Amino acid sequence: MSLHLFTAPPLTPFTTHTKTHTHFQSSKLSFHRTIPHTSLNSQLSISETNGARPGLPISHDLTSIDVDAVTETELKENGFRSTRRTKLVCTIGPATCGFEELEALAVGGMNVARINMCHGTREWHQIVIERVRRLNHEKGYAVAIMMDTEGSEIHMGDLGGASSAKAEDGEVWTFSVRAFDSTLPEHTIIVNYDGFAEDVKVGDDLLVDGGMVRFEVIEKIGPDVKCRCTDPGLLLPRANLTFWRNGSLVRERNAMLPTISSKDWLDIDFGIAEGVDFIAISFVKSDEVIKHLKSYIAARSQDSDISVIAKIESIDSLKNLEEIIQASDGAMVARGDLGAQIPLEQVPAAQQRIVQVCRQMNKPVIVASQLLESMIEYPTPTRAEVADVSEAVRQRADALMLSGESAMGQFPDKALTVLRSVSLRIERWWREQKRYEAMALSSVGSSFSEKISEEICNSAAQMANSLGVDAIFVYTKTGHMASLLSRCRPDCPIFAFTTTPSVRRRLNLQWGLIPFRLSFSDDMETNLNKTFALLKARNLIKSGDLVIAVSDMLQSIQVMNVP
Ligand SMILES: Nc1ncnc2c1ncn2[C@@H]1O[C@H](COP(=O)(O)OP(=O)(O)O)[C@@H](O)[C@H]1O
Ligand SMILES: C=C(OP(=O)(O)O)C(=O)O
Ligand SMILES: [K+]
Ligand SMILES: [Mg+2]
Repeated sequence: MSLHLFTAPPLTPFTTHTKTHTHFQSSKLSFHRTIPHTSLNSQLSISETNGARPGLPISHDLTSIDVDAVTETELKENGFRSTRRTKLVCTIGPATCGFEELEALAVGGMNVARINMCHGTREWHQIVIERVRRLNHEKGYAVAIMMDTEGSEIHMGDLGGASSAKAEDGEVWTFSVRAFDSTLPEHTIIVNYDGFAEDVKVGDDLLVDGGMVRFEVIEKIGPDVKCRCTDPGLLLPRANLTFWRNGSLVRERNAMLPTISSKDWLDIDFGIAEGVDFIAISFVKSDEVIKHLKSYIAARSQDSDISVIAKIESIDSLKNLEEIIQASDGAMVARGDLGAQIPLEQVPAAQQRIVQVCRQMNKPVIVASQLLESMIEYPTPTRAEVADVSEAVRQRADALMLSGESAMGQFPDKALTVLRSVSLRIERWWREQKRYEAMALSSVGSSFSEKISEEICNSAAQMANSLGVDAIFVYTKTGHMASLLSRCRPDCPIFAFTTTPSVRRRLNLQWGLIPFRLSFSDDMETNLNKTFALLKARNLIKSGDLVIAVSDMLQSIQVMNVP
């Protein structure tokens, strides 16, 4: 393994280890330089629409490079330095499931579209997936798809078709596990958990959505539980239910329910068949379920290139946090349910801990729920919401997520714009102030070769900061080297070149990575020449830009000015 370290005037890096390729390469280079911009664009659409199954490596035109249309515009307009580092996830629901609405989100910076299997039918979700795919193919985006399982939580039924119901102070409502054939009787809520009536006790507090509405249990009659409303509010279909006794969450038999229900397994089969990029697992309790799911996926999808995201939203998941994150490909701080399971004032500390553990273990982390909750109804966020988003950006989480704001809110695009502009502003402010405390990163690699990759990335990131380079280039087949660089959170953006569209989509969840799809070889010199030519042809870089390049084939660091 060699470590190449050289600063050099334009083009000299290529002369240090050139032999047979020089001639071939320079002829290719001049070929590229004559390609007009428009023909590169048409190559982009050819390479993305060759009909191959999504998620599988497809043979691309060797002379093309694929980059997100929005990223390309941003890079051209604002230069590398001001690209957004924090990634954005949008939950897709009735407000955003149309092709045009999805496109508006992609234009607004959506990196990942999340579908929540708790709502809607598989057919509905399939149409959304298809539309996102079409958007990627036709318009050159690389929006990834995350499928989120329902999990075995206790929740209310569908409110008999109503979009919401108001519970007033003092009203008595019936929570029932009965199946109602026809219309629901007034003030009746169906509960999806059969053990509900047995597990609750008179005097328990029943919390809807972690306390948005509160009831007290006053009487049990067979399968029916009569409750009096003590905190009035709006009941939404399929809202989550928790019950509390003497100030603590009651975890009776429902704690024994499997993390992945039989319905979830069917949804997972659906996700695998559809080739989604991420599967997020709700209410993870231990690492076992994650390991089980990962081997299930590996056995069923040839590439096993679906990443498993552990949602941290229960007391158990906090207890077993390190093991769970170690076993997963990423995590979500699912503050909605977490805030219903632990006292609200403990949520910020839990968030900070989860974000830090993920960074240490090199797993992407998403901060989710209620980031801009008021924007479901209003076109501007509250000051407190902006402060909350800023804090997640300052913690350098990989991604921020919209839930109801994009799924069923009135201002999905405005909410996304707020996430985007707050991210950009806070990132820049902290870079300018040099306020980021250096985080001592412990080693994550197990083999010697992995440790070398890690050291290379740590050094490259440090060099990038002290030399003030414009960008780090990384050539990576699996994406691992790119994630190691992202973990260092360098001051400059990271251009991640990868050969497979599915790896490119998955890198879209990681902090600071700008993923490109590019066919490359084991010869760095050829790769660099090709990349410079292609990027220059699209005005994405210019002569003189200072770049550090690393690769997971050669395990090298090179510093150079773009020729
Ligand atoms: N596929 C869908 N179909 C209908 N409504 C949806 C869908 N996805 C999300 N929603 C709506 O958006 C709200 C917020 O989404 P999310 O946070 O993912 O779910 P939840 O509130 O169940 O945790 C949901 O409560 C629901 O009203
Ligand atoms: C993201 C969350 O999960 P869901 O929206 O599926 O309840 C959450 O609880 O914060
Ligand atoms: K869910
Ligand atoms: Mg949840």
